Amino acid sequence: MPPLAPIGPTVSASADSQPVAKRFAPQGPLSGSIRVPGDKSISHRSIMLGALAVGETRVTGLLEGEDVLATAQAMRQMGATVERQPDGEWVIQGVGVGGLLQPEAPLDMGNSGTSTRLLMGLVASHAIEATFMGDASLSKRPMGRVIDPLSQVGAEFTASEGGRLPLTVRGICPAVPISYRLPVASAQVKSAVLLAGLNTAGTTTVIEPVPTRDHSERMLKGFGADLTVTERDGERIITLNGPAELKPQVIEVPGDPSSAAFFVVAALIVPGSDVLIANVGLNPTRAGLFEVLHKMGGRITFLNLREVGGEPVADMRVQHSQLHGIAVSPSVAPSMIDEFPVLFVAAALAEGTTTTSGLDELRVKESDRLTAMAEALTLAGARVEEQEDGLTIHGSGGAPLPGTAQGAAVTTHLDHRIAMAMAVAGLASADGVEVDDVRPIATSFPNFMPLLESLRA
Ligand SMILES: O=C(O)C1=C[C@@H](OP(=O)(O)O)[C@@H](O)[C@H](O)C1
Ligand SMILES: C=C(OP(=O)(O)O)C(=O)O
Repeated sequence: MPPLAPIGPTVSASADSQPVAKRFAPQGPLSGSIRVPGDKSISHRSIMLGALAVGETRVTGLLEGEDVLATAQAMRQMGATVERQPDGEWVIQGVGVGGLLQPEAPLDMGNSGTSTRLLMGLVASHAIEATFMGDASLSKRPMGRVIDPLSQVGAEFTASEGGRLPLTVRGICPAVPISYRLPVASAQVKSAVLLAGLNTAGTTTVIEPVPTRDHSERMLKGFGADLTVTERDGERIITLNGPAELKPQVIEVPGDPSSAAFFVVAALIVPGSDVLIANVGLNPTRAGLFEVLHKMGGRITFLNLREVGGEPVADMRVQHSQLHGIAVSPSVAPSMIDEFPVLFVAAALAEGTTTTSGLDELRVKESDRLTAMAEALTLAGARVEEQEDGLTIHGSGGAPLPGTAQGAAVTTHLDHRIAMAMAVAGLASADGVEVDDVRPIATSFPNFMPLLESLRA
């Protein structure tokens, strides 16, 4: 990695508002039917690839969370037109691969790691310079994992200490096609390299020892890129021949399984619940949580299996169940990487002990999700032991957790998934759980609270 020089102060995207605390208390069974918002990963990529196609891409079901809106704003700053129609459809006029313009102001990525890392990949192979900044949480997250391969492509970086934001990328054209073996299981790193490959002549190769979510591969092919995926000795080898010419698409974004996860666990742990969640994306690289919950005894039924936007989708019926603890295999981690906070809540209500391991990546998400969840669940009265790479949770056997004492609140550390996971824990507690700040929920799931209320009505 090249030497990294500090460049200016950290900008906090959330600095302009105060934390909003909320107590989540039990209120009887959850029942009814809901539809969760569009998949965050697919929404980001719809905007990015639409902005690189020549012509008009139309997207329905786009997640209108802060993270995706940060991607939309960045693509506008680099020349694309990205507009929401009054009926909720999004229309993107792309500039074509190679056509990104140099942004005049820094790109504010807010809380979004996906926006940052994927856009760094795009900028890397264009002859433009862009500065990326983000909130206090994003500014602590490691960017060296994308700086390394993108430096091999020929881009140059000036980053804050430790390879963090704010940082500036100086892209290069022509860029060098690289072959890169992922040192961490990360769809963001894989996607950054592939996106850099779009405006690079020659073959860009990514070797994935452990498969991660494959939305980039599916969508790049859908947009007409020359991309192939092969498997050899258990590894996935993805090759992209550039430069690519992307054709505009009409995209329907399926519901986000990572958002559905909160309601799935809530229905499983709140006695008497029976909930239908419509239109949930079930891409196998994303559906690990549902497999694990099945093994724990969760009554989850998939109805009306179909395909939406090239992704498997189903409606899910979830009924209250007495869960039992299990040893969660580390091999399932990449397919449920964002779902561990809420799995830990399910485990806290199960009978017996749940063990998890191989979860080092959770320490570099919006917060250190192992420590944050160990502390939050302990404050709510659960029995949790923290290890270097996982948590061990001794379940209550279905008895409500005590909840947080008056005057005590769990700390979310600007992490939407900690806030929502602990909100769910509150529903299965005796006295409720006080969450110190619910603002971060808007990054991925702006209507989480109204949907929750609708199931409690
Ligand atoms: O590519 C993506 O859209 C994402 C990849 C995952 O991150 P990593 O690549 O860091 O595992 C995940 O945690 C994030 O929410 C979205
Ligand atoms: C890790 C997450 O997102 P990102 O990396 O895009 O901030 C998440 O949504 O849980």
